[in-house]
Amino acid sequence: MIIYKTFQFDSAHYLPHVPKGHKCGKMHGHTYMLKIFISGTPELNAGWVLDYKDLKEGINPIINLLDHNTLNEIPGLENPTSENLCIWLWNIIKPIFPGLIKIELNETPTSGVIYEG
Ligand SMILES: Nc1nc2c(c(=O)[nH]1)N=C([C@H](O)[C@H](O)COP(=O)(O)OP(=O)(O)OP(=O)(O)O)CN2
Ligand SMILES: [Zn+2]
Repeated sequence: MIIYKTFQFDSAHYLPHVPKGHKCGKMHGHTYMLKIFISGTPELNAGWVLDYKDLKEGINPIINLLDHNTLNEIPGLENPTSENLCIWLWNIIKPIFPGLIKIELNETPTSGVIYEG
């Protein structure tokens, strides 16, 4: 069974490697939507794979690193495309939640990435 939880954060960024004149080369911001998917078998007694609360408490410190910050200033996010941000998130979250199987990240309501490790 797969459970998921959605998180939201607001960050500024620019993309340093886009061609000259590309709008994403300028500093701008997004309200990112992040969905974390965890796979597991529901525990017999509890009846859940993982308490959503525990998932929230594990992920929130990571969200706090990103929220209202400039992504380019965070080590490992010097080129903060959605793709690179997903890989960065995966590398931090997987050791905390080994059941992680998928990350879905929306940079805008119409653009996003799905990463499965
Ligand atoms: N594959 C990727 N392409 C782009 C990324 C990215 O991370 N991966 N990022 C950007 C920019 O950050 C840009 O801010 C978002 O691009 P875009 O979806 O084009 O934004 P719009 O607001 O113009 O979206 P519309 O819904 O089409 O108006 C660019 N590309
Ligand atoms: Zn952008």
